[in-house]
Amino acid sequence: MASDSGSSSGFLLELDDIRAGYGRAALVLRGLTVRVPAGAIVCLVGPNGAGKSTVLKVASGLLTPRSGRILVDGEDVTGRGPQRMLAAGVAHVLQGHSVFREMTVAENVLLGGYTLRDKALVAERAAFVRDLFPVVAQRWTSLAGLLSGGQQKQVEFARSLMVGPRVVLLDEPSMGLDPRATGVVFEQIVRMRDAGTAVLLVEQNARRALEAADTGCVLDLGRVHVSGPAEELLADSRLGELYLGVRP
Ligand SMILES: Nc1ncnc2c1ncn2[C@@H]1O[C@H](COP(=O)(O)OP(=O)(O)OP(=O)(O)O)[C@@H](O)[C@H]1O
Repeated sequence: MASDSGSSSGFLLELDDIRAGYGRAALVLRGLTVRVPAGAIVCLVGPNGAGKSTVLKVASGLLTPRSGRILVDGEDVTGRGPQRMLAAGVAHVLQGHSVFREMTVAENVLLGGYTLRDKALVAERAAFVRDLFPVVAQRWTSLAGLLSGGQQKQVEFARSLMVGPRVVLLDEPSMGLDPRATGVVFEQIVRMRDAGTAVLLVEQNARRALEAADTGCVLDLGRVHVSGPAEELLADSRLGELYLGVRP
C-alpha cells in the first residue's frame, strides 16, 4: 500500500536544522535535524519538555518552523499546513485518545478515508487495516468506546493508515496503557513498519520504544543530542542513566 521508495538521499522524511517555538516564547527546537528512512521506526526520547511533541507538530504542519527545511521523499514541503502534509504522505496520531466513542470501530476507521473518492480504494485500504490489526476486524461493529485503551489506540492507527501515508507520526502511543497493552501496541507499530509505513515515534516509555525502533534520537535543549541504532543507545549505560530511567 505505502510507497517504500524513499528519496535519492534514502530518507522519506527529513527535518533539517529546524528552529521552532510558540508565539513570542523562547524557541523550543534550536537547530534540530531528524531523518526517517523508508521502512524504519525512528524513536525520539528525552526529558519532559525537551520538545518531542513539538517535533511531530512541525513534521505534520501543525506548527510552522521559523527556519529549517522539511523534505518528504526529497521534496521540500516546508510551510505546508496539516492538510497538505497529509496529502504529501505524513499522518499524525496525536497524544491521548481520539476515537469517537459513540461511533463504531468501522465508522471511526472509515472516517480516516473520508477524503478518498475512489470507493474501491477505500474498501481495499479497509481490508488492509483489518488484516493488519486483528482487533479492528474482530470489533468492527462494536462501539469504539467499549474497547480497551490499547484497542482504541489500534483503531487510531488503522484510521491514520486509511489515507495511505508514507510515514506515521505517533505521539506517546503507550500513554495510559498497562505493560501488557503497551506490548501489544508496540507489536502493532512494528507490523505497520513491516507493512511498508515508516514511523516517527515519541515516547516517555523510552526503553520499550527503543526496543521496537530501528534508530533512536535523544533530544536535549531543542537539538538531537545523540542518535544512532536503537540497540546501541539501549546498551549505552550513560544514556540509560540519564534518559532511560536505568540506574548504573
Ligand atoms: N501550544 C503550546 N503553546 C506554548 N508553549 C507550548 C505549547 N506546546 C508546548 N509548549 C512548550 O514547548 C516546550 C516543549 O513541549 P513539548 O510538548 O514539545 O515537549 P515534550 O518533550 O513532548 O514533553 P513531554 O514529554 O512532557 O510531553 C515546553 O516548554 C512546553 O511548555
